[in-house]
Amino acid sequence: MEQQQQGAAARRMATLASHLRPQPASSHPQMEEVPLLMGSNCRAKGAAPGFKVAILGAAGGIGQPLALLMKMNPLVSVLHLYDVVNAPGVTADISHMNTGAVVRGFLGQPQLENALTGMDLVIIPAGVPRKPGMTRDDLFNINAGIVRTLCEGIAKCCPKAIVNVISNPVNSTVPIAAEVFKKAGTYDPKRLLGVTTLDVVRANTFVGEVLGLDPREVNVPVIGGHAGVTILPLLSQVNPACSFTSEEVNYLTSRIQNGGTEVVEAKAGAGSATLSMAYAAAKFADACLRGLRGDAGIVECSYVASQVTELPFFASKVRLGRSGVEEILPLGPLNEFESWSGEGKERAGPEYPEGRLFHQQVRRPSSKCPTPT
Ligand SMILES: NC(=O)c1ccc[n+]([C@@H]2O[C@H](COP(=O)([O-])OP(=O)(O)OC[C@H]3O[C@@H](n4cnc5c(N)ncnc54)[C@H](O)[C@@H]3O)[C@@H](O)[C@H]2O)c1
Ligand SMILES: O=C(O)C[C@H](O)C(=O)O
Repeated sequence: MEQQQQGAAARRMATLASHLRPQPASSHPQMEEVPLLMGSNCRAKGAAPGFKVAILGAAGGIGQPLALLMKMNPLVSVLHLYDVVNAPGVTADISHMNTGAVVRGFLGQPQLENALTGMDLVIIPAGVPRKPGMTRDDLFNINAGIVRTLCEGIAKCCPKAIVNVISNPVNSTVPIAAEVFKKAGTYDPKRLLGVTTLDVVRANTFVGEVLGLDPREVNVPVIGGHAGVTILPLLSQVNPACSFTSEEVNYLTSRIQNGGTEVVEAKAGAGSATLSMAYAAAKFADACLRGLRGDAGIVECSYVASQVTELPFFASKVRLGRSGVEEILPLGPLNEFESWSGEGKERAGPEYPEGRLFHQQVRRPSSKCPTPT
């Protein structure tokens, strides 16, 4: 009897210790000696039933605060934190939070498949951020390869997962992800979503400031893409209904389109938006999870495969549900300032073997904004 109790106690200790160690154990020899310490055995008592979420790039500037926010989300029962560096430290840290989600860490490419297996939602902030003077397209060469590798893992290990792509340039990384999934035979356009929520978050904040309203009460649809002039806030459709002078429209449009650059310049070489982005990504992920749960009326803006314009991918309001994007909502009436010109079509391209339209830009001739960034 005493022996049995000791055995049970030893197992409990091993389970607790496993929270701190990613699997498999190549860099943690003690885990190889004691198979019980595998992360897959680890489950905190009291963990609620819920969704399994993976963050790829979890040790980064966005990844860490996003991991914190997802650990606080009551809809999440399992949180997998994957990165090519520092995953064990972030996992140990986050795992001490007394919220319901069980946290497991995964370090490096050999652990990618374990990180992804069984996931309902995969969020991808992996990739390099901008420095002052760079455009988002300058990140393409590095980030395209990162997103491609991660999506190959998703296609293999959790092909039904909803995928939220944050890595820039979103206008290109989303089409790349689509091509990877097509090649693997797993592509479902309803499940692949580019995260443009930060544009909406910024628009709500700046419009709230101009109108003297609580930004939480403001809702500005932002359509198009996620780079410079492809970011188009629909100021004619702000909720609550309001009107702006043309000076206000110019100021707000430009501020929203250049919000990313404003942060990149303020950080002076130390990266781009991370904290506001983590907030936005957590908000969007929560909406996806509520959709998966079957909640009604979940509407967010997102960059998705779309037929609302002639462009193959486009950000607009989408209704989220059990299968991801259940409906792409019409753009609604656009005023002259907001209408798309034919110039956008001319600027779409060039085409590449993967990723289709890497440099999609939709430009309004009247725009006073600088070159897309
Ligand atoms: N969609 C948006 O609105 C939005 C907003 C802000 C930033 N971003 C983009 O998000 C990306 C990340 O920004 P950040 O500030 O967190 O950068 P960061 O450099 O702080 O973090 C990136 C993380 O990705 C990890 N990483 C690199 N290669 C990886 C791989 N192959 N697999 C897994 N992880 C890998 C790095 O180790 C690092 O921890 C950038 O591309 C940035 O431009 C997008
Ligand atoms: O601007 C960037 O490079 C990061 C991100 O896309 C943003 O909008 O903040």
